[in-house]
Amino acid sequence: MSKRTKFVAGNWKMNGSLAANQALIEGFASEVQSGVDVSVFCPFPYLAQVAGLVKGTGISFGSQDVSAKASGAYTGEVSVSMLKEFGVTQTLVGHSERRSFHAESSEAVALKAVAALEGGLMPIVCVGETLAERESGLVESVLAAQLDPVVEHCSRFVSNDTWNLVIAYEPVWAIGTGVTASPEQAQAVHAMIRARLKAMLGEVVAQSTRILYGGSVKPGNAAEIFAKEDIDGGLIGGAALSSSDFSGIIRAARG
Ligand SMILES: O=C(CO)COP(=O)(O)O
Repeated sequence: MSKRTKFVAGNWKMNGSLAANQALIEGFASEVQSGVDVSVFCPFPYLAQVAGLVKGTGISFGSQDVSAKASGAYTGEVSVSMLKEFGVTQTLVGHSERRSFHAESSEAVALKAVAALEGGLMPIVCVGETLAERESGLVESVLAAQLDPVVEHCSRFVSNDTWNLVIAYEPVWAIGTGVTASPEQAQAVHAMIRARLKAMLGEVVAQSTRILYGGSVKPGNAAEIFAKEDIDGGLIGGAALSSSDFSGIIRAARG
């Protein structure tokens, strides 16, 4: 079974400026070497700039959201084909901030993942429970409800026992709070997700799918989180805005 390549993805959220983006990417680009995949997810207006900044660095880049629709009267939305014109190869879908502030359902998220896959973009599908759900013992059922529509709609894109799709487990209570899931807590959920993928898609697909952890990952805790068997890297928020922090996290993933 081929080993999954570690993946460090920076989600800039609604942060950045032309000047800050340039300094940020120039500040960590030298850390990007073989053995780890590195991507940044910038706000839409900066895609063209970031495309230029990452050229020749080995860094991939993408958007933080995408429309499930191809074109038409959908004010404010951005289609897969528009993203591809700017060289985008990946997109986040279903981040908890989209689910909570924009009422995105798991079905809607799954259809965004379908649109991405249909157009040849790799979706990173974000899932995760709230603190109240965790405290009520609902982690498994919440994750199943988020994951199952994705698998149901996207399984047709499995080819040769693999698919161009990444899952990010981001417990809502750990996002931007400074409280991170312990490596053991995160590993337990990642194993649960992989078991569900196995039940629905088979062992080989489950083993080839990368599952990232997100939520208050910092240079100081990244190595022990990434060392866990089913944790294939991280989706980084706050620490992705500092080139030194992001560099430290990339180094932790390189091992
Ligand atoms: O939401 C996240 C990445 O998508 C995680 O954010 P923080 O790393 O700031 O907790």
